[in-house]
Amino acid sequence: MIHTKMKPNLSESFSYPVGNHSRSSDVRIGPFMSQSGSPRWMSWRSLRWNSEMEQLGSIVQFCDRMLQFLCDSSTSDEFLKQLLPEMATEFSAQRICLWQRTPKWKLLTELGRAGSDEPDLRQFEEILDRGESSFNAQGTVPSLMVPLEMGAGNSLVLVMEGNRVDSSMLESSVACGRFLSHCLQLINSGDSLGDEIFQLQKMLEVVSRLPMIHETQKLLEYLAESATELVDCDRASIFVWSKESSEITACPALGVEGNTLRLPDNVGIVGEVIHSGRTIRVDDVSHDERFHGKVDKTSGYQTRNLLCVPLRGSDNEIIGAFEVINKNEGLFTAADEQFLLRIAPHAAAAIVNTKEHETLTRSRANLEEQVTRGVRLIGESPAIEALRNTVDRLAATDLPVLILGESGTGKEVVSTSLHYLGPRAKHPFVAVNCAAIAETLLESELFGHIKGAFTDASENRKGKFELAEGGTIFLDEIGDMSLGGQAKLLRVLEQKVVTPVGGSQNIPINVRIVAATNANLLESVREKKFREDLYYRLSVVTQHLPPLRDRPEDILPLAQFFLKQFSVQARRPELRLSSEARLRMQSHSWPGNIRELRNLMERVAFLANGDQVEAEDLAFILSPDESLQNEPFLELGLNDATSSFQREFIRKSVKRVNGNMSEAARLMGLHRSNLYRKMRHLDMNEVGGEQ
Ligand SMILES: Nc1ncnc2c1ncn2[C@@H]1O[C@H](COP(=O)(O)OP(=O)(O)OP(=O)(O)O)[C@@H](O)[C@H]1O
Repeated sequence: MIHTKMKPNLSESFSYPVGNHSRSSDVRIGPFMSQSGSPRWMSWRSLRWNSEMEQLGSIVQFCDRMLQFLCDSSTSDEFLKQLLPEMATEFSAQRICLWQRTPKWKLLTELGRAGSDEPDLRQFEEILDRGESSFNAQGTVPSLMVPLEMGAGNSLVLVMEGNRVDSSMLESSVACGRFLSHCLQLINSGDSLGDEIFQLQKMLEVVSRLPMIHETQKLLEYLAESATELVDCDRASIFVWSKESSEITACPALGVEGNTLRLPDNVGIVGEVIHSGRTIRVDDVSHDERFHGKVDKTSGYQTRNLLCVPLRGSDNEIIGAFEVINKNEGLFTAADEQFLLRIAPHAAAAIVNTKEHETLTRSRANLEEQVTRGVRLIGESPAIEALRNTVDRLAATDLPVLILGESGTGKEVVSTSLHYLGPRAKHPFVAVNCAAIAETLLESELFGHIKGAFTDASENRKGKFELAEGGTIFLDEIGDMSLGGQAKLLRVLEQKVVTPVGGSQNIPINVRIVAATNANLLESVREKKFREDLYYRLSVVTQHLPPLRDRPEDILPLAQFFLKQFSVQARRPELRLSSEARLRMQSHSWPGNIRELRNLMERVAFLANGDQVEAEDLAFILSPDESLQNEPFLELGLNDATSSFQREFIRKSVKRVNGNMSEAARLMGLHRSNLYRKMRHLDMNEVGGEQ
């Protein structure tokens, strides 16, 4: 009985001579048990073989070395590179080859010079079918052929050829073949684990890049490119499904114009994947009637095999499919399927995100365009013309601007124009009404606060200055800011940093400041209600907006502008003002300025009955008291009242355009000569105009 205490240590080498087992050797034979019966110990190293065991011993040693190579190699290539020369020596072979069936036969590796004989593939098949080794001396060179069962349909045949190869080696070749199969399986499982880890690492890399891609087209191309690399195939495509149009869009679609292909959603394997939600793997598309060959026909590409998995959105609804085509070696495997299924949710999420991002970017661009169009300063008066010029020039600068004017004169419109017509337009415009914020909250509102800074501060919050980063902050009603608030604001303007309430870190800011007030700020400075230093900081440029009553030329253009806007909202054809309505509008003093005019036009657009706005439509809106005051004609007869009104009207019109008679005539809708005729008729000799 042989007592072995330990398994053989693979790193130990034999004392037994290695090599060709036809060679006899200096085998030492000795007793294994002590005479006394006491336990004896024996190591692998001290094993001794008798001559009958010589052949077996040689095989065992060879297998032991095989194990050693296995331990030393990290890939099957490395392993075979070490093993084949040893095997050639062991079997006195001049050439060793390893053939693989995938299902076609392919030479996996070889050692030694190729002979003239073609490999007998039919015999390889038979060897695999029988699972038995074979010795063949019929060819030019005798050969041993050994089946290696690798599992998972992967079969190899080991061929050893050489003039000294003989049938007595058949047994040894069976034993070595079996051992080699196990070694290869072991190393392959290590290989595939390594492959899987490598693939997972690559997948992580791919997935981590996805959020950085914001264009759907680029994203799809990147996904396809990564997939072809990771599953080792020739092509990949992502199909995005539009349920509404029952269409699938494939991208990238090589050989197709624009790299994008549109198909009805009910065709082909992709159509089936989208509707069934199941993965489909096809090893030979020529035998699959679901395959839609039209695309191949048009592009000239030949699809052999494919794998297609569904792409699901956040609610698990199908949004498309991910397809890989033509595996580079062999067929798509279950591991490829697993991989594609693993990456699919990330791909789907990224597609949904980029689409949303694109929609948001588009609508933001639309909004920006609308806002930019909307901030147009309407008006034809010289004051507004000059203002438009100033705003255009100031918009390009970063100068602080202080806008003064009565309520409703357009101070905010000017400040938004300064922002949207300038280089900061792509950044935020943040308006703060300083009068509307309690003094205690002002600091936190403007500069933010950190969690726990005060009772209600349950979390960190950014202030308006930080929110406006890169853009413009509009400090409306600045005259109403407390002295404490003014001091803090001054510090921000001087140091260009904000410190959130409760925090100690200074946050640098890059914000343009535009302030506005309807108060007399200089008066406030004199009364020490407004800091002088802050006043000078804010008023590097001061812009005064005249009230609407001082620029009557703007009334009708503004009214028509608002009417157009609100007619669209009220879903009616653009309303026009009748001449009576125009007169009425022009005779009003507009204490609420443009805001009042705008509100009036809004109501009219929704309430007026006809296609044009009549004076009566305005009567109930314009104050009855004012209308009475503005009608001194009531004491006169109709003819006199009409003449009196016409005289007054002409006088005002001429005054409005500073005595320019041609302009006055145009405003009144008359030819210049008709205006003079009318004036003569009305006994008007002097109107202060240029004749
Ligand atoms: N020149 C203009 N062109 C077009 N719309 C204007 C113009 N001026 C003012 N408006 C419109 O009039 C309304 C009031 O303007 P805005 O809010 O800018 O006035 P404000 O001077 O800032 O008023 P407040 O001092 O009360 O805040 C807004 O709806 C604005 O769109």
